[in-house]
Amino acid sequence: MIYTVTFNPALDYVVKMDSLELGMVNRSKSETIFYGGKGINVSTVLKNIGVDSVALGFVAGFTGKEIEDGVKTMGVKTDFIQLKNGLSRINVKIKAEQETEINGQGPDIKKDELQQMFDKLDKLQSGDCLILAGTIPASLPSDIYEQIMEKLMNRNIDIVVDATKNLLLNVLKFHPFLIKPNNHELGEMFGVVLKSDDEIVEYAKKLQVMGARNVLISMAGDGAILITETGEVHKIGVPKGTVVNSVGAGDSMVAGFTASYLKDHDYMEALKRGTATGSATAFSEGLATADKVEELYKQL
Ligand SMILES: Nc1ncnc2c1ncn2[C@@H]1O[C@H](COP(=O)(O)OP(=O)(O)OP(=O)(O)O)[C@@H](O)[C@H]1O
Ligand SMILES: O=P(O)(O)OC[C@@]1(O)O[C@H](CO)[C@@H](O)[C@@H]1O
Repeated sequence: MIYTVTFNPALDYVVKMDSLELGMVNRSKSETIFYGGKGINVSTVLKNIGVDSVALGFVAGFTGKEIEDGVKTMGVKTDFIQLKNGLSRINVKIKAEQETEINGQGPDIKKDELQQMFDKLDKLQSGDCLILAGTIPASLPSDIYEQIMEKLMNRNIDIVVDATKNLLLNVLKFHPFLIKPNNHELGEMFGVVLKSDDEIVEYAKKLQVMGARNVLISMAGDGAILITETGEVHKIGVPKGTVVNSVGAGDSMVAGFTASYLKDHDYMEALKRGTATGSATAFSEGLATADKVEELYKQL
């Protein structure tokens, strides 16, 4: 079974407007709400492409209830922990000339509530896959992903980590099966701006030296580069299409790649599937659907 963990789920409030003027009253042309947070997006896309998963995470207040109900209604299996206090966040995504995002901080998670998550993770079985995705609320220790990975070490559980900066760097010593920073995040981790594919490969390999098994660097409209644990380097471009909303494209890529690799154990195929799934989300109002993925996959 694939499990996703979202420490900080969100209602994604996507507003469209022609232009955003700071310091002024802005009026939107449309508003849509999606059930988000990176792990939840991965579980939703897995469901859309016909793969079962269980979404784990913490929800709080009326926003948390809405997220849980909404995700369940879409047919995603959930096993969320209900927090006693606070509100799950509402993340605002503004689509104007540029995409601007305001992501909330999220509710506090108390020690006993965190323990409930560890208890759930302790029940994972050999052969399961765990996807840890997104930021963690400020109330949690910053080494929480490390703590999880340390507890699950040597239990034959493939762990995928989609996080940034130290959250990601600090887990590498536990040999995650896959990490997926984008090219900007990769540069930030080393305090450099990466200008060419060769530089991206050079720095992605440093993450492998630090312990990552497979490193997938997504590059939005420029595609992606995969460096496998067997030392292969694969680059892929993107299919043709019009970008509608790229929120969740990275999560969709993780879903497509992971589902495909677990099924076929073929890196190139997984890279194609991941790319088609990422682009299917970028070219849609919401997250990737199976039909859109199939249509785009044929172009790769
Ligand atoms: N403009 C685009 N055109 C085509 N495909 C895209 C575009 N943006 C994203 N994608 C697809 O989605 C994949 C992941 O995108 P990206 O690199 O933006 O991830 P990310 O930064 O993690 O995204 P996010 O944080 O928005 O989920 C890309 O490798 C590509 O396949
Ligand atoms: O604040 P985090 O946890 O880093 O990211 C949260 C988020 O931006 O990520 C998803 C898109 O990848 C959205 O659904 C959600 O709002």
